[in-house]
Amino acid sequence: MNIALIAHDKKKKQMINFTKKYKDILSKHNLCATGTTGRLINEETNLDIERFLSGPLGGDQQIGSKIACDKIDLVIFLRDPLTAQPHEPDIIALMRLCDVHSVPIATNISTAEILLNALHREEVTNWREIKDRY
Ligand SMILES: O=C(CO)COP(=O)(O)O
Repeated sequence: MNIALIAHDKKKKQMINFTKKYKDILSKHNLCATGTTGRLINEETNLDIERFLSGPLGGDQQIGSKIACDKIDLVIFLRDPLTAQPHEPDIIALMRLCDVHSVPIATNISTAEILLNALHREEVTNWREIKDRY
């Protein structure tokens, strides 16, 4: 599975703790991330992770383009809803593309936990088939 990991600055500690906790599961998948998030995860967990540009410089759009090309299976995007982001349109565009393509996306830590546990139980693998039933 191709998994995208993104965290706003105030959620980066949460993302690092999350990736440490689920390192064994995550290490079985192809990971990508926006620039700073990816660097921090790699430094803290040693997980192999493809890094795009930092979010404000276009990283969300790069991941969005992979979503549009059907190359991402799951997105964990720990958003900070209390801080204005200069690239808010890019963030909304990424989430919109997840909805357009029915890509599972967690935007807070509780949903991220649920999705990772579902991934571990191999319940996420067939979401493309599931969406075609509706
Ligand atoms: O801004 C971001 C997502 O919108 C995240 O970017 P960084 O991982 O480069 O901090």
